[in-house]
Amino acid sequence: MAELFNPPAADLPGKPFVEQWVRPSTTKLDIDWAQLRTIELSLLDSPDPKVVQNLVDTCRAAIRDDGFIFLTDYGVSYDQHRSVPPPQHERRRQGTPALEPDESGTFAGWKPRFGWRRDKGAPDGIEHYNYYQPQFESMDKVPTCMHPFWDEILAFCNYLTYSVNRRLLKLLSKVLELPDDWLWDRVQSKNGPVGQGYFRQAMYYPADADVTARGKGTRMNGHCDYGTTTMLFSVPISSLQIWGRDEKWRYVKYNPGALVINIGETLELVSGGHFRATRHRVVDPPEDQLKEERLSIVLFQASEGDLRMEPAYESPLLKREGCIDSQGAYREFKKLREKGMAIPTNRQWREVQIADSHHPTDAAPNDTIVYINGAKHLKREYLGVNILLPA
Ligand SMILES: O=C(O)CCC(=O)C(=O)O
Ligand SMILES: [Fe+2]
Repeated sequence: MAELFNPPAADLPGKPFVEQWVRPSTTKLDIDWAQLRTIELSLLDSPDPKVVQNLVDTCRAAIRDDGFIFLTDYGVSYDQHRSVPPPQHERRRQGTPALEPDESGTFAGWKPRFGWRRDKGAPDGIEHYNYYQPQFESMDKVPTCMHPFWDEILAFCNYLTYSVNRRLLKLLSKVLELPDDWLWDRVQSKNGPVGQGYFRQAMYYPADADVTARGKGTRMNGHCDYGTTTMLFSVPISSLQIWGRDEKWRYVKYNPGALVINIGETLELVSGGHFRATRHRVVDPPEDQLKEERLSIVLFQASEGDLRMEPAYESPLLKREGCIDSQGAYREFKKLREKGMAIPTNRQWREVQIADSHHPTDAAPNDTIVYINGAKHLKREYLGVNILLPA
């Protein structure tokens, strides 16, 4: 049995009192929700091989069809989830280094409510703090108001990476019929609590007139994440939408205490397209939640930066069924290989995209807008790879 999350106490001497997060009401409206499957992660430890096989089968279907799953019973209880030290809103400005998304190719630090670049941009109503490896190495890079809670944040990120994600990658390796630690050993980056990924505490403030005028209800354009797995804590404000195989956007429903997992582009490539890096976006919530603040806590797990990803050809699943020439990253990277061009390393791939970050509802400067069956898409190119995103 995997050990349960057992964080340092929140009431140790010297720690400021933090009120428990009060859960906003869920929407009462009747919405066309995405029908996601649930994976109860503790079942992976079952002594009964049939139970484990069932879990693998459910997981295979979920990541092939949806690219998103609800993960439950992963070792962090709902009450622990509610008391994760909060992002502290405006207080994070104190002693807080600025966001560095420009040349560095990372998003480390504090993002104000005005775009994603160092210069003040148009308002987007999204404030967040991103903790990368340098933040875990030097407290100078951590907002002073978060210092008293650092033991808890550290324990939380370590647990999510070294327990939850490791078990999840074991399950995904089983889907590929590879040895249990294949993805963990060969793909996942593992230095420190977040590897080459990052931990984000974000607040989406209710859209004001300026934000609405610009985004028209969209808060973050459709995109895929580029890492291995993204671990999002399910939140009551329903704003996350995923792009279904039927080419429709659907909201992800609140599932108290669950992690919403989505597959990043690296795993789409490694799995030869059997896993889907599903497009997703953030929009205004339903009418009855429009005035609520939306807290979003995410750990973006990353692949090892120096690797150039190839499909895991030794996977019996890939040998038997071949690679799936689906939409998304796999097809585009395959074209590069066919032209004899080197595919980018994982680091190049994520850094070129971060360096190009812009207002979350804008097209990037080099995007072309195209309509496919009447639906607006953004066409963009990075390092010779074409990307088509539903906007
Ligand atoms: O806040 C969310 O629910 C998702 C955000 C997201 O997709 C991202 O930052 O990549
Ligand atoms: Fe995302």
